[in-house]
Amino acid sequence: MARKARAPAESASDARTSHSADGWLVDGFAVGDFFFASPTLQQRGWRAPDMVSAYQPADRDVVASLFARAREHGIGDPVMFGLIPFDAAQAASLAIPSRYACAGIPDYSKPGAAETRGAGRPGILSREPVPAPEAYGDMVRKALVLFDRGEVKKIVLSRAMDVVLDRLLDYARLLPDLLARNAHGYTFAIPVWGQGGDAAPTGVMVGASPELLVRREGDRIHVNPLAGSIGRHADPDTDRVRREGLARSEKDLREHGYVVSDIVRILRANCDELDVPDGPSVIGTDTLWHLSTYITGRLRDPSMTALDLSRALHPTPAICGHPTQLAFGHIKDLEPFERGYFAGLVGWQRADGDGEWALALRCALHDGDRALRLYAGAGTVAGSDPDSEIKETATKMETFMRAIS
Ligand SMILES: C=C(O[C@@H]1C=C(C(=O)O)C=C[C@H]1O)C(=O)O
Repeated sequence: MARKARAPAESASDARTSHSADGWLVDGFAVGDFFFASPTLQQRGWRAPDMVSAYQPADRDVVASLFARAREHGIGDPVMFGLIPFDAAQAASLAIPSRYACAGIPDYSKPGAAETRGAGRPGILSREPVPAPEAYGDMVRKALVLFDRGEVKKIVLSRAMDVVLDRLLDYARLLPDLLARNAHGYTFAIPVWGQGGDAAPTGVMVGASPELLVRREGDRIHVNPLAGSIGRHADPDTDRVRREGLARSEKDLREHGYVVSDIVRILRANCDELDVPDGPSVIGTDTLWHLSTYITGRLRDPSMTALDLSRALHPTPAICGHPTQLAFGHIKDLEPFERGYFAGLVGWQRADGDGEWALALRCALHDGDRALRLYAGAGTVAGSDPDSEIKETATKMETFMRAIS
């Protein structure tokens, strides 16, 4: 759907350099800058010496002290951008940039408009799956044995792909491209900090997630879990058959049900006026169909921020499993790498607690140079087929793969 850009608003004086002629807030985007776009709003922050950042678990007092430091630095109307790891006990990467701009989403309805921005696409020098697809299939088989024992019902298992490019990533081209492919999603590039707080970033989490964990607007909240997926097909008839098959699939509806019932249980403890649809609908990304449930409600405690509620929900069975703690332990045992910020939270928040936190999916960790680690996971339950899960995770990496090369 075509959208018209609103006039960009900026909190620092030099508005001329903030957006390009075609309305994207990405010109000159460098490693350490911030970008987050939802379906209607793009936001950009610039790395500058007077920004404030934190590399700690994202507890309430850490967030409060970050906003306090932003005020001391004279940052007006501060907006915090951040990454919360899959394992929320590990350090989050949080920052409030001193220079910030936001604008509507430019009109990218012309076919290929976003793809033609900037210089040529990088070539891929090497790609190395971690682990090999057959080993990932073995992980799924081990999960199936656990389901047979009956203690755990769902485990989300992921794999990675290490990619080396022949040139630097051009974010000014990549970000509009990712967004054009995922117009209903959340496109992001957020720096990863390391020990030492305000030091240089050690990398960037970049991607286009389809999944909103929490949006807070005053006391209204929106939560949109996805679970249960099938790859799309170029032939419209086959594509429709796949979509209809997903909507009826007992395995996928069961997989989705674990997610919604867990989320609703936690939302009931925190919200009134919950509106939960009777059953899931199907939404499409550029590469997949997903079962989706769009939930709204009203916060009982209006001082609960978007991140507070997100942290109460995280990790949902969409990216962990059911029951949560058992699945979490099995993921640590079965996956041969640390997820880090993959399948964690990515988003932004204002001092009043309004904000959006999406799940960090369909994304990569960029080392700031030519190396990327792409990630993808899939929910496994009794009845899952290892080969289908290998295919599903490969398809999930396609969103990012298509945008880089
Ligand atoms: C784990 C991922 O996606 C999650 C798993 C899904 C599934 O198993 O069907 C669907 C959407 C996401 O909640 C991913 O994209 O890597």
